[in-house]
Amino acid sequence: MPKILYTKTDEAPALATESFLPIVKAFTKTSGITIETKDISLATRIISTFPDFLKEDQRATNDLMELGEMAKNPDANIIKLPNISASIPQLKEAIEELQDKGYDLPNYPDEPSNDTEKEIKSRYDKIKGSAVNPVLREGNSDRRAPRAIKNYAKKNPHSMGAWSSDSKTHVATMGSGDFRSNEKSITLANGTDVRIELVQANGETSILKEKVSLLEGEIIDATVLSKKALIAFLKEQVADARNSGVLFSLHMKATMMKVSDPIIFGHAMEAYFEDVFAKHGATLAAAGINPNNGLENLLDKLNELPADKKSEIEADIKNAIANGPDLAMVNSDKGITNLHVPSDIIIDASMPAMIRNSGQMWNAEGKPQDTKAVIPDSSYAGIYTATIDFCKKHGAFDPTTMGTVPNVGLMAQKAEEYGSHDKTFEIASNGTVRVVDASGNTLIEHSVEQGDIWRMCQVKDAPIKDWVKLAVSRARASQTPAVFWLAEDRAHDSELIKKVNAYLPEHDTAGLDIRILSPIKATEFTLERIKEGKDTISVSGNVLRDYLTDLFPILEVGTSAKMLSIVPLMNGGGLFETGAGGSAPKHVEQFTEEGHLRWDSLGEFLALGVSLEFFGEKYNNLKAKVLGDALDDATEKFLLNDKSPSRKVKELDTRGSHFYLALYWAESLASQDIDLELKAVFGKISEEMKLKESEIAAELIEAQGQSQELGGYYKPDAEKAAKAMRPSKTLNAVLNSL
Ligand SMILES: NC(=O)C1=CN([C@@H]2O[C@H](COP(=O)(O)OP(=O)(O)OC[C@H]3O[C@@H](n4cnc5c(N)ncnc54)[C@H](OP(=O)(O)O)[C@@H]3O)[C@@H](O)[C@H]2O)C=CC1
Ligand SMILES: O=C(O)CCC(=O)C(=O)O
Ligand SMILES: [Mg+2]
Repeated sequence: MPKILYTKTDEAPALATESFLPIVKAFTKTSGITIETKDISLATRIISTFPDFLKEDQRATNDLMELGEMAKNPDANIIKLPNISASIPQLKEAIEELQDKGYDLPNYPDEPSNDTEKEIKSRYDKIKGSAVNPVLREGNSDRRAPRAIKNYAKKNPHSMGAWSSDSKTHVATMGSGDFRSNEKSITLANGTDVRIELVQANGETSILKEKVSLLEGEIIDATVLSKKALIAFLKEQVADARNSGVLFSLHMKATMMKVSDPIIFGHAMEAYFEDVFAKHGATLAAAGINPNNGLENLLDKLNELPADKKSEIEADIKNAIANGPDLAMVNSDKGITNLHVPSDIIIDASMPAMIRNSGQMWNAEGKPQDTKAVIPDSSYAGIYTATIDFCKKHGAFDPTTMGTVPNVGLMAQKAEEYGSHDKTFEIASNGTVRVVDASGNTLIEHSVEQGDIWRMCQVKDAPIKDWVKLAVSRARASQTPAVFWLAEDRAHDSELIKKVNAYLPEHDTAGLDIRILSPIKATEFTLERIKEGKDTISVSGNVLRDYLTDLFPILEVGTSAKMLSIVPLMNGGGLFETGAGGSAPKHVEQFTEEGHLRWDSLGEFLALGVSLEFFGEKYNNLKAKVLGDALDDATEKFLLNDKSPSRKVKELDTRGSHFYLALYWAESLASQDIDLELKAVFGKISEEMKLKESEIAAELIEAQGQSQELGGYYKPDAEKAAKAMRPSKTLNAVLNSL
């Protein structure tokens, strides 16, 4: 039975689903389209991992695993909303909430002391960080702002902070001893299995990873970040930020890079709080405090210490903050700093937000201040330096005239760094790490020191071929120049460039402008064009896919929520992601405090439009095509009439925006003549909605202004959430009549 699989996730998008999905189900149910929900929320992923700890009626199926299998099926049609990629503090919060709800789950063992605890930790570690997207992304990525969205932004520009040429904001990055500078890369002539081993200085060998199977034509690269070099760099940056009076702000991707980046974050904690760790390091370690989990976790855990010790350490922390450089704040009102929680400072969203805001972040007083953006590894930091330099020279971008930068990203099958966490190791002792093939040949080796972070990445040949093809087809379809963002002088990129050069001639590229530029040159080239109103496709690897699909959307249209984000699956199915942003925890906070949800579902509307079109084509279902086309019309009208959620309470919010989308969708279905059944059904519905518009709008505003009780954060009570998100009796009755 053909279906569309719709994911139920977390936080703001999950709340939005409570309001939007009933509309979608009502609109599609007469058209032979089944919409099935798959629950991949953090809470349900935890529950489904521990059936042996739970009562029969508490258990859940592993929907993520099912969806992952489904993604390899030619029939796959999946709508994927953003989900939480949990840091350890978030994972622990979710476990605690479930335990309070009567789920007898084990605690997360920070330092497992026996085999049972080790096994529990390894189960939890599979849920940690970016554990969803890599499973579903069996294809490369095509993200862009549709024309209607771009035109809307040109007519209704978002605010854009002015840039001054004497801004002190800058990016600080290592440039030596880091992942970029130590990278080695090869392309496999034949398939083989490799093992990763550490040959210690005393000659003993320990196996870091037993087996990684590699295919012919696959590119592997390995590299190491020197702990000594990292610490020296971080200390220098702390001192420099203090001396030059700029905010110290760390930018990482601790979710996707769930092994390496929390360790780097921990070193930044220790560099900033050098004196605290020098004085209390042993006490903190004995209390099981791991700096990798951030300041909030540290402060929480101090409660477990004797009261006098606790206040002594707290005072020293306060002192360190008072005497250290100003820290960039995540929430100045609540005193949440950039070092509080590793998942609060996700580079893809935080750097563009800073660039949009005159290159400033917020200080402890809630005032904007010039910033030192610390991005330790230099592989990609240069694109932000180039962007910041461009803004210093030319001023802020102008959303009313600027061009657009769609992205074609190499992502399939856990490509590159974003698939490296199971091959990333914090090195236990000095020696040599070697990648050794099945015949005993050493393919790559690095000498390492205790505490260094070593990692290996892979990218298979088939995804690369598919990526090159997607790039050419997007360049052709949109008649837009395409730039491969690859650096000849970087080991991995130079292997990739050989393949790009080999596969491009397999396509008809006549008349197309396709070039390969280093990320920094590509940034400069693209920014020059964007300023002149010209469009340029960025064709990038997986990390830049992530960074660029927040950077350009946030500058161009104010948010990455408005992106069309398609993953043409390599086996023929479709994965339709909703926007390019995250799950906006801030929005849930506002909703529970004042009953106003400002989550913008444009990404969902766009994803559903293409999903319906895909469904229609695949199964020759004309109604699905008509529904998809009508939805696209409705989305355009939605933009023209400015029905996106406002940020302020007692104004149109997510729920109201969904009502207007439904109204326009019904109108469009009523006015088409391709499917007369749909025309008749939605003729009535649209009349009714129009007639009752003010009543419904009033009910939806009426519902705002007071705090909301959802019965949980990670696992809200289903009934309470549905009730909170569907407060208009009148609208519910209209939908029920379908
Ligand atoms: N595809 C996925 O599954 C993704 C998941 N994530 C996860 O989301 C969580 C939060 O990540 P974070 O980096 O803070 O990024 P978010 O994108 O969730 O939030 C950054 C800011 O972007 C704005 N924003 C994002 N989406 C929307 C939307 N639909 N409507 C309106 N505004 C929006 C909001 O800013 P404001 O309201 O202030 O304007 C928000 O505070 C993490 O757990 C992260 O791992 C992150 C990226 C992608
Ligand atoms: O999966 C995640 O953790 C985040 C994904 C993301 O930021 C993206 O794909 O743009
Ligand atoms: Mg992203």
